[in-house]
Amino acid sequence: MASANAAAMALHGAYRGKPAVLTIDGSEFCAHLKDQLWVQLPVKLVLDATLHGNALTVSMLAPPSRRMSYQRIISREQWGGRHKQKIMQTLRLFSMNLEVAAPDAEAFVDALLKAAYPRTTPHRRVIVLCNPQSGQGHGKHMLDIVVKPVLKRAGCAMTVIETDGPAHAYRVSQTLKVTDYDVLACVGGDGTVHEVVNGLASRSDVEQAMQLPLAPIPCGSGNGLYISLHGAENGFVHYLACLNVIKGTPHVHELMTITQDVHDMDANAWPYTLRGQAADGREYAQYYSFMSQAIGIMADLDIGTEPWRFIGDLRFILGFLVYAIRNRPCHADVDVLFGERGTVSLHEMRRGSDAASRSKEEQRPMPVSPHSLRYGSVLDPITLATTPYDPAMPDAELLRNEWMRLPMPLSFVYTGKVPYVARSLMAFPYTHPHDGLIDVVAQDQRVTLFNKIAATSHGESGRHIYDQGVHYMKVQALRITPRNKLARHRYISIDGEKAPYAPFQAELSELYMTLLSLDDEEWHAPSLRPPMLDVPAAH
Ligand SMILES: Nc1ncnc2c1ncn2[C@@H]1O[C@H](COP(=O)(O)OP(=O)(O)OP(=O)(O)O)[C@@H](O)[C@H]1O
Repeated sequence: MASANAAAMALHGAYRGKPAVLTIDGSEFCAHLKDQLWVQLPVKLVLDATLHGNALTVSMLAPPSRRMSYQRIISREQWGGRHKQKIMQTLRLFSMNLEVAAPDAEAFVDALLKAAYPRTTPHRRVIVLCNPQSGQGHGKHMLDIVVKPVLKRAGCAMTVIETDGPAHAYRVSQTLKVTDYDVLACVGGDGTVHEVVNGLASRSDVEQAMQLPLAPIPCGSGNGLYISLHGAENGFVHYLACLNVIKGTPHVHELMTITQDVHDMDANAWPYTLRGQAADGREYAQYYSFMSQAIGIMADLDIGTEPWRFIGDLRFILGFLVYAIRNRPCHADVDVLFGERGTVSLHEMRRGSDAASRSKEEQRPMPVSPHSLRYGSVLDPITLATTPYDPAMPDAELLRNEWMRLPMPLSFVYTGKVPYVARSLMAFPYTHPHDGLIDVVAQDQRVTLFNKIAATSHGESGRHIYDQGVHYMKVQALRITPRNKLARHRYISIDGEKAPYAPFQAELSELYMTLLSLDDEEWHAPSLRPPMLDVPAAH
């Protein structure tokens, strides 16, 4: 019989003929079997409760039962303590079936779902786009053994599409009926998310399409977006990623928009359809990037080590070592535009990042002209400031509305909008999902080989930004012009995908994508303790 008071509610029933009691007490769900504690969990791990006549099924994510014990327990102390992340990694799908008295059970199911979904609605309509080949077939495997069973148990209405090759996810996102779904889940790597974002962004109903919440389920080798959302320590916990699809709340994730000469685009490899005209009538292609752009070592290792995918994300560390030892300079002109809010002060950046971990911007109006470019396209001429960028310049001396060239020889330039680009590299520790700025990290080519190699030891913690010869800044736009477009084995990577090795311009777009995350934090901002505050980024 169900008994209710303000804090607790209980339902009595039977499990395989033995008496069982289910309780909801505040934020905790418990099940007792013959007076013994059987299940104890934060109620937010309950996925669904369904009643068919007298048969009640409760589905949840729970730790596996220990050998010699049938108990699945996460106490309040464990959930609130420092081992929470470890516990989360053990979660698996678990369902219990009980015999209950129907009238009491209905009220209990109601209360359980309300407690399990305090901010969202259960039984979401989910379209799953899966790259079955991502992570060398890992995508298909995870789709079948984790994603489908968990979403099914959570009562989600699922439409599953397995992509058959490049651009398939792009085309599906261009044509799907966005009002038919509550979430678009991307099973694959960052490349799949990149296609989806660009498919949605190139639609005529772009304002509505970009409000369809996206959730990554990591099956590639980098998975920067997923790691940035859930923390590196959670690794690639697919059950957690599914929980985000089922219960995550939306937030604004700003995009960067890229322009390249349309003649530089290979239509087969890069089939994106948005086009625009420069002031002199020449045509450019425009597309969006949610994570990063790179040239020099960082792009060479991202694209050049693709044949090493079988070693997982270790390829990024080994690749960096190999390319650092090769020590080839990045032959490109790099021009940045700081705008009103750009900064080179690590102190300012850190403040912004701290604020990001406290404030989650759930929604904002979509721009009226979504693809408009504030700083023109890559085909428009720019006027360079007569004073080049100097790493010793404080914020007050930056020329804010003129393009400044980085004068030093560089080994790489990496720009981005998420902290992690892979588990082993927190490239942009002070990034912020909605600060209207692009983070830029550039490494001086003159740094000693020893220092370059040593940087691999702390890329994971983000401390490379304090290394000698590393310039970290926030800008509103940048232009990168490779000096020799025909150079062999040189790459530009956009969101980890190979882009044409040709000039590109990136600016912070007013268009944003809607991402789901589980906490009130958009991502797990690092608690970096800098050696010194408010020093120029180079030192
Ligand atoms: N069925 C498929 N076969 C081969 N390639 C595909 C298929 N479906 C999609 N692709 C292409 O694979 C590219 C990379 O996909 P994705 O990023 O999802 O996986 P990954 O490359 O293994 O992961 P990561 O980028 O994190 O290393 C996508 O941009 C897409 O063009």
